[in-house]
Amino acid sequence: MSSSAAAAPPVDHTQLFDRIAAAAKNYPKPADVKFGYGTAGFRTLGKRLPSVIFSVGLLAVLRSQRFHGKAIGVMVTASHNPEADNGVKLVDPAGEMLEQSWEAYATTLANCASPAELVEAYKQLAQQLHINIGAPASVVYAADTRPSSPELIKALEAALAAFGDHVKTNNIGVTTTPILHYVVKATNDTTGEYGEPTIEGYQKKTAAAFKTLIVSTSPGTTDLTEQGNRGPLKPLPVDCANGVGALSLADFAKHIGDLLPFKPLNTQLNKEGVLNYQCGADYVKTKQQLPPSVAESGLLNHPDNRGASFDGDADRLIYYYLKGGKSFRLLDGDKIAVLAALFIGDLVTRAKLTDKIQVGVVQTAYANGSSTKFIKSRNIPVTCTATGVKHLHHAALNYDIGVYFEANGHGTVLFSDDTIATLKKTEPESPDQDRAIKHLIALSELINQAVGDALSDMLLVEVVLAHRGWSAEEWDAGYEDLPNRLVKVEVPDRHIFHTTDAERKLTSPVGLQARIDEAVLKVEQGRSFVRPSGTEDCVRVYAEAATSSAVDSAHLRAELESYLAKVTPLSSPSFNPPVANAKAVIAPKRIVLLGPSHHVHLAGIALSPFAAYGTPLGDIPLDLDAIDELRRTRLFSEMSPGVDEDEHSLEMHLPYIRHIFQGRDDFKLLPLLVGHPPSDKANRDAVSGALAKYWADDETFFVISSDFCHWGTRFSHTPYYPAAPDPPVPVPPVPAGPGVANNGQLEFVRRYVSQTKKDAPIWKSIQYMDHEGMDLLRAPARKGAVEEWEAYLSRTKNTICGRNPITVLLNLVQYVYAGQHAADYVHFVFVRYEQSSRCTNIRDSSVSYVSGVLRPSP
Ligand SMILES: CC(=O)N[C@H]1[C@@H](OP(=O)(O)O)O[C@H](CO)[C@@H](O)[C@@H]1O
Repeated sequence: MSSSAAAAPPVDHTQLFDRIAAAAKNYPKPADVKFGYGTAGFRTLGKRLPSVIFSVGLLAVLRSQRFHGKAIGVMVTASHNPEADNGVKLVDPAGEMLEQSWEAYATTLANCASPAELVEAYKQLAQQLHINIGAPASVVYAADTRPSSPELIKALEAALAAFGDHVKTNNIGVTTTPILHYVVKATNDTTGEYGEPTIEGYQKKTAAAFKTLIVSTSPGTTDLTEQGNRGPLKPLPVDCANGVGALSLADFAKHIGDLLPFKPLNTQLNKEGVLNYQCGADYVKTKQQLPPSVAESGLLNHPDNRGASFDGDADRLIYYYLKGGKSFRLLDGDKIAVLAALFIGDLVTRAKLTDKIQVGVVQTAYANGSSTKFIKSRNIPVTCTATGVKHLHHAALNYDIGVYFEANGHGTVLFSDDTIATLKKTEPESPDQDRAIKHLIALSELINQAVGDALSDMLLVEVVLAHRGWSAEEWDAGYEDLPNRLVKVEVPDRHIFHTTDAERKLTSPVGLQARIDEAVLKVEQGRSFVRPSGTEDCVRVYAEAATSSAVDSAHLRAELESYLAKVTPLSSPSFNPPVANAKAVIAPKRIVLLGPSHHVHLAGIALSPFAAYGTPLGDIPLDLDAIDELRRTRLFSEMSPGVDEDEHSLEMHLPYIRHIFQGRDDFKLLPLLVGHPPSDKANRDAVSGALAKYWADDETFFVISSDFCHWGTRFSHTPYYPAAPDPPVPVPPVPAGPGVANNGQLEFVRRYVSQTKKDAPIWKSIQYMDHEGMDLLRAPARKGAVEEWEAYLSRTKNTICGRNPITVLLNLVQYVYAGQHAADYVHFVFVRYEQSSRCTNIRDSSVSYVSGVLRPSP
């Protein structure tokens, strides 16, 4: 669809504003959502996005006017995200990502709460940027295959339609992100040399370049003058992530015949829920395994075979193979960058142009240290930039030929205009030099010059393998990745994490970097960094080291530091590491750790058979004297080594304990595995009496291990309060509410049956039930506390794993304080309450988590 901008009448601004406001009414902004244009544009649930897309339409017009009517691209996609998500990105005239300073404008427009506010913000922006809103503009747009895309395209078109004829539009339909970038660049290319500005133009250009680089050896052809340059190539299985890449691959295949036979996998575009599901580049990279569908196809079983995965919009590419036909080997963005840079470097040498053309590689901090070392050892310069393709892209422009790839497989190779001119005007003095120059020119045409492109990157890889005569294993042989770990840590506010040095060092929270450095120094070839994500509400913790156990240790420390950072008032300018606080307040010599028995039926409490527990951060010695002392009372049983090893309720705490008391070798652990507490008072008192000695000791600290409610049919536990109010004493982050605890008035349904609109959502019912239990623990020394707790457990059957250790603690507190004046001062302070997800229907499940501190003095 396109319309001409010719002879556009002068625009009446008032009418334009009215039209925008009228159209915007159909796309109200969802309340309580704050949108942000991040590294990958806007990205969230597709159903939340219509208003955002509408505002992006307005911005695209302004951006085009800013460039005197050059075409601006709008791509509707959420790339590798799940199918329910969607997103939108703007593409600048040269086919690049939107310039960073405009991201804030996109965010401002997207967050306008009403049509009037939107028009006002739009007006102000145009004024501030001195843009004539009546000037002609041009917008090219496309979407991937997500079910929410057609609705979003309608919202975009509604915004563009408000401008009438002076905005030229070009909907290129359902296609990949890199093809949209290509079309934008080609549309704005006044020389006409870049290629036709259509999907077909892209395919033709790419296929022609590929054919130049791979000479067919079809019958009768004997021209094998190129070293290793042989076609047809071995069939290539391509996992299309059930996304739009399947379309462009099928299209491309038609242009190259049998030169490279593809075996497309995961090509279902009309089936619900399959996009990026258990397939695609992101799946392979993060899981480090074949997609199940690729494994089942058996196509990789031969050691010489290789496979490739695209992501949902085909801008990322990952390769892999099975070493010896068995063990999975990943060939990620780092491996692709190395392959491409070395090959192009060799071509530049053969073209005798090393004094004129510098090849360089651009990576992010996530590039494996081995790849960086390997590239540098080949005298190729390497630049490290912040995460996000736009940063890599701009840094790559500083080289004559800039190879950039993120480890996740997003990247390309940029040839500068001067380089192309140099190649075209160099007079070759030998056939080899001639071929090298021709191949470099063909590569510049094969590789998408606008953005990372799974299809053209895949062809680049195939060209290099063919020219080198390499199998995937030979490609892989260059260097071995250092073992590494990458995890997300959710924090209340990721914006307080600030970095420097291409995101490799934290400047705040103050003190955190020093602790990470300290951890890294202890391991060989260690490297670790923490940075806030630009696309998700989390910080990412990365570590690598010479061995897996060393990387576990470095990673765990960095991860624990980041976790701990979130429980401290980080916003305060003088951030005190919580660990330091913990040491200052408590310096116990003994930790008594009580955890529930998950795997064996146990009467009473069992003792450990071990002398120490190992953690990746160091060993924790057990308090053998105390264990012996308790053993002699004959009130305790024994854990077998297998039971002790299997029990995660104790194990989960060990790295934290070791970390908090790092550098301290003068403390010991007394682990106690708790089964059913004795039911008769005499026995309970006897156990409490045995433990009371440690309770009384100022240098002993008790830790009780437990989670809270496990709700869902998979736990056979679906209690429900249809009328659940807010908890009377809510624990953060539950917001304080007006609710009144009055259990008597609540209708308690043993099992969840159904929910009407008026009923409380399930998660709220769980929240209330958990808080009821927590309320009973707040004053554990009061008369009747144990009985009320047990009655609560028996009434609600709340699936609190650590209910028995909590009962042991209550018994102990009763034993020590009952009837004493000090009992008034013993109280639990709950610091945090969370649910793993918010259940709203019977198919959902969640686990609740509660943390609290028992203070035994005023
Ligand atoms: C570790 C990682 O993979 N980070 C990804 C991710 O960015 P974050 O800022 O880390 O959320 O999404 C970006 C956009 O897709 C991509 O460019 C980047 O590589």
